Amino acid sequence: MEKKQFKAESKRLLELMINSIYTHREIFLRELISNSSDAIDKIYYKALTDDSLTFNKDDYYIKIASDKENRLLKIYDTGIGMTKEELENNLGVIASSGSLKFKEENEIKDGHDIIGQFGVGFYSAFLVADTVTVISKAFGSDKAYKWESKGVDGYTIEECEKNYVGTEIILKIKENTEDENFDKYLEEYMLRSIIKKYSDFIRYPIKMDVTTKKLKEGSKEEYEDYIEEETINSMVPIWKKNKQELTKEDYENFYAEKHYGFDKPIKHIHLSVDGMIRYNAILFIPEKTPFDFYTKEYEKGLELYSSGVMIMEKCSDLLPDYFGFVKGIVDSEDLSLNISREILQHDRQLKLIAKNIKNKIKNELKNILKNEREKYEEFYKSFGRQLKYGVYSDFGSNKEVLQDLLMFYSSKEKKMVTLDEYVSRMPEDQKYIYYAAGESIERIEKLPQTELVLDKGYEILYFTDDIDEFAIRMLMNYKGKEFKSVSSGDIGIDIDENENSSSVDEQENKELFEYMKETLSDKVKVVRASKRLKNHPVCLSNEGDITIEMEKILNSMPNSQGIKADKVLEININHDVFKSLKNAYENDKEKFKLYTDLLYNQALLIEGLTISDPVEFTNNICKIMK
Ligand SMILES: Nc1ncnc2c1ncn2[C@@H]1O[C@H](COP(=O)(O)OP(=O)(O)OP(=O)(O)O)[C@@H](O)[C@H]1O
Repeated sequence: MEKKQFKAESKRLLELMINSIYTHREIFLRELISNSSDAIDKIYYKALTDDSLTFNKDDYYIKIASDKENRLLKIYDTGIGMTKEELENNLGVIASSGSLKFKEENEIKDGHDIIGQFGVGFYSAFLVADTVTVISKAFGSDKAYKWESKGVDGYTIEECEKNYVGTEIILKIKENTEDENFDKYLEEYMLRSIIKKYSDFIRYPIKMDVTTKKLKEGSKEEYEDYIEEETINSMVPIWKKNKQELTKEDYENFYAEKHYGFDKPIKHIHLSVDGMIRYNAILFIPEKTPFDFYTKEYEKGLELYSSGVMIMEKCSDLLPDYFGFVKGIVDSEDLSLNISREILQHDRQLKLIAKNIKNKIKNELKNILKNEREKYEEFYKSFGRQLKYGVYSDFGSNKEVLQDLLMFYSSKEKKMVTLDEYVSRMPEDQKYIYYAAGESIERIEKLPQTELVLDKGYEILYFTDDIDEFAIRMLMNYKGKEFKSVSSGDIGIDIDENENSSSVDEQENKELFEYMKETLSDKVKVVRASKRLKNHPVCLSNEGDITIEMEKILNSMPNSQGIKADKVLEININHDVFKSLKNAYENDKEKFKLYTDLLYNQALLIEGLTISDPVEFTNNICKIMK
């Protein structure tokens, strides 16, 4: 028998193919199954135009059979088959796609979209096989042919016997090597899992003989192996089904089957878009944070299918980081894929889908916030932080999308509120949106700095996440109202009745404060009489952009550069403690220094900052207790 050579370019391409196009060997099965599915589709199209042919769906299937003893893996189909010429043209010339030609010649309707287009997928068989044999009988022909190849060497074609129309691909699976276990491609569990992973939604049944254990006839405890033909794939993907026919449980089951999470999703979004780009998608908003969600290890992304075939397990381009918690799948026939089907060649379509999806998620979250407040608060507990990261990152470019989805705890309502709710009930004379940052709600509630703002009857938002202040800085304002920390030097509240007296006090105590500042040296920028304190003797505030809370966060990060807030030590001159301080200033400078140190350290403790010498601090307390 004459051995034919692959064309020169084809030879090089074949080597390239086998070694570099595909990153996972297991995709060979996806490629061969897709070819079989295409071959059946072609019969389906023939039947549309040929009255003598009726397409009875039950007659069309793909079958996978493994023969471990002889290391053979067979893939049969009852598709259109290939003539001798087609075997030569399609399998003898790499990068020649009979399927693409067929698509061009026939009008493709009904979403029966043929998968093949590059004319290379078939050769992925050599990723796992030494020899590939194809036995095929074409529709309308009475002769069958056998094509065989051991890879780059070339191939042979000869006539052979075959009873039914269709194609049989026989792979002689490679022997194991040190690095690679090829035996697994003959194992039932492996084949099943590859089929499920990539080809679950191929429209035709993919059958396999599976071994199950069954009670022996007449016995109550003895089992025997029993072989049964099973259809492995689910065929119709849930996202192609009619929404009206699906129940909440159907979506929840799909979520569980796909291992999207152990929780139940709080919402699903089922999309069938038929516009500039066609796609189907099912998206889930989970309820609970995956254990690794806020770590580097977490990979965001949606599963991407093209015409029912899985292309990518996690397509990260489909989701912005701030919606990285969303799970689900997207299936589109309109994607331009590259040869390996692994990377998308032109991402224009993908970008369009991503944009669309982003808007859908945003709107759905807004709906939940509006109509199912409790549910939204649950969601926000898990993923609110991610939304705030979204506001902060990319130089705030996504703040418009996200600002209405934010919530903070309110001093007034004692629950989470939105910025819109806050602004809508601001009294007319209130200029700013006030916030207080701290470790927890309980701690913030005790902060002396909140006293004046609360006394004015203004609402304060509590920032307990480390990202909060940073996100708000990016946001700058909401509906024209600026944000203001209750600890900032200028709090923006006019205290008319005390205005004059406090500046008199300031003047009167000028030297005392200067001496305090001297004692504390560069630990504080200035010491002054407080306008905001009512019941507490002392507190810290800041001047400039960096607040004390921000200083804490920045310094807890690796490679922190020791950034410091410009701290102001504020003293309540109406407090009894101040009288003692003044007394000490006039009569006992040593005592005055001791009091200054104690007051400063108290202010640090109130802020949740560490004091540099706790032993000295306790010794100082002991001194005054004596
Ligand atoms: N099981 C089959 N039945 C009938 N024709 C087949 C079969 N397998 C392959 N072919 C023919 O061989 C051609 C080449 O197959 P190959 O898998 O290399 O490329 P493709 O499917 O066209 O494109 P892609 O590289 O995108 O998968 C196909 O276009 C098809 O015409």
